[in-house]
Amino acid sequence: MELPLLIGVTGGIGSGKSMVCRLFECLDIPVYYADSRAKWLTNNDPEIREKVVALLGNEAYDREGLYNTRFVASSVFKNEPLLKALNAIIHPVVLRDTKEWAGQRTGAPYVVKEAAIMAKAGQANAVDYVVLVEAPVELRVQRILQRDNRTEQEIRAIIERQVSDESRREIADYIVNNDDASELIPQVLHLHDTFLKARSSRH
Ligand SMILES: CC(C)(COP(=O)(O)OP(=O)(O)OC[C@H]1O[C@@H](n2cnc3c(N)ncnc32)[C@H](O)[C@@H]1O)[C@@H](O)C(=O)NCCC(=O)NCCS
Ligand SMILES: Nc1ncnc2c1ncn2[C@@H]1O[C@H](COP(=O)(O)OP(=O)(O)OP(=O)(O)O)[C@@H](O)[C@H]1O
Repeated sequence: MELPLLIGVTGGIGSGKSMVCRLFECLDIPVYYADSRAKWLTNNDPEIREKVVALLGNEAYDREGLYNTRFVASSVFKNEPLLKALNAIIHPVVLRDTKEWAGQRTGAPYVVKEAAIMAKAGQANAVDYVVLVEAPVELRVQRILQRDNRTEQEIRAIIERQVSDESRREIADYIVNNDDASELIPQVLHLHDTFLKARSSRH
């Protein structure tokens, strides 16, 4: 069975990945939100749960047994080795899950995966093209201060743990500029056209 063309949308915290993905959804393109799916899997996959508790202790889940993201964020976003170890538990499961999800959407012209961490296009299990959403760091910090219940210090700690925009550019096939001066909709419509054409040239 041939999987649909898979487009990765990535970018740093507050760059506007989800905003761009919502626009793809408006065009009837299915979107896999890796961050939220990873949390769902961390709540529901017993193997992940066992490994996360072994790594971070019982506090990783609250009294109701739910993934305690507040505790985990405060542990891993200031500790690179812990973050890497957490990634190593969750990411293989998310990759498998993405493939399964894409396999169930063969009727779509292409599908999109939104993720903070993205492997280069063309690698085993990875996406066909990478779209990078960019915005100036200060604007991202302001957006997240408004959106989330996080301090500026917490936001900057996340930015420090994430890869830089320069490294993201090395894997990007397309860049969406989401600063205050650029319009998102025309950029997404242009990408939509490009991916529809890429899909028809595959057949
Ligand atoms: C650390 C956790 C508990 C924080 O949850 P919380 O709800 O507080 O924050 P949220 O998920 O919105 O993440 C905050 C920001 O960090 C980014 N982010 C999330 N995980 C990672 C990571 N492993 N590395 C770098 N950035 C990350 C998000 O994209 C977002 O920009 C949670 O993100 C998590 O379990 N991450 C590990 C799983 C993962 O890697 N998910 C990313 C895609 S598979
Ligand atoms: N062009 C824009 N104009 C105004 N607000 C925007 C714009 N782009 C994004 N935002 C707002 O900024 C915040 C961050 O955007 P969004 O959630 O899409 O970022 P993200 O990259 O998905 O972040 P995260 O990595 O935390 O998931 C949201 O509240 C969103 O509504």
